[in-house]
Amino acid sequence: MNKAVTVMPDVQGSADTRHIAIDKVGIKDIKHPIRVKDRSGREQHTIANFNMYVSLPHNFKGTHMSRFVEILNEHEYEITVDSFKDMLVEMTKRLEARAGHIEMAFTYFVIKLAPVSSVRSLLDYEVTFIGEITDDKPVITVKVIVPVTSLCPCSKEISQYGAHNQRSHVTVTAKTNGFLWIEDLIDLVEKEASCQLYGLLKRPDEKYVTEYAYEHPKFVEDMVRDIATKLNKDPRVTAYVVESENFESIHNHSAYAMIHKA
Ligand SMILES: Nc1nc2c(ncn2[C@@H]2O[C@H](COP(=O)(O)OP(=O)(O)OP(=O)(O)O)[C@@H](O)[C@H]2O)c(=O)[nH]1
Repeated sequence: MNKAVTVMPDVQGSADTRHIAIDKVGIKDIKHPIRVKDRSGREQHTIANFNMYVSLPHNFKGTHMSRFVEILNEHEYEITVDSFKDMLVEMTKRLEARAGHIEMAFTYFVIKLAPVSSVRSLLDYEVTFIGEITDDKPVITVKVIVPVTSLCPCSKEISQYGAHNQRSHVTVTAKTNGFLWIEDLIDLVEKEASCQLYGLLKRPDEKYVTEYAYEHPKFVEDMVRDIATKLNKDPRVTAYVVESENFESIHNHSAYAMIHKA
């Protein structure tokens, strides 16, 4: 039996007469599985939290929100910086928008080998890809929070033995014009820390990291300056914010420093 086709009004597509354009409208905090290509060529399956927005001209009442979800559900994306660019372009085309913005945040695991015993373990990092596109020109920013050890140069200098040290979070937000692997940023940060972290350490490894950190004291100022020096030399990085927060073991507050290069 033919059902009568009901023509539904397209409210979103109707005109708006307030003459106010909207900078960003879309969907926020939607989770979706993704496949992230890592530097070794393997794929990592993880779950990402997406915010997806487009610009809306003053004369349209609403954006077509279902299309954002369609884009996610039509691909179980293998995410690299390149395919993330494709998602940005696809979104502005499907939503018939001039500008778009996607934030994709996920937990990323790196295989680590302990420094002496070489026991293998995974370490987790919080990563966000931020994509902006205007008139088909995508710009990608990669943000990584790298947990490291910091040991205080002052505490070491003034003490007869020992030095206060703690876990720190170094956050690098790097705008890239080329192909930047997540691991490239992680390696760069970990090399500048008092010591990098590992998921698994046996006693010989623990001795190593304890002594290594003591031999590499770093203020928060040292961390951000040494990382900025490296980022300034990387042609793939066009702008960055580097932050270091030490969760001080002798205070109930953090030490913090930030360098921003626009
Ligand atoms: N713009 C807008 N859409 C909303 C809002 N609240 C709910 N919606 C969405 O409106 C969607 C339906 O509108 P469209 O996406 O245009 O759906 P459609 O017209 O059937 O699909 P298209 O033919 O692709 O336009 C639903 O997915 C709702 O989630 C809102 O505040 N603003």
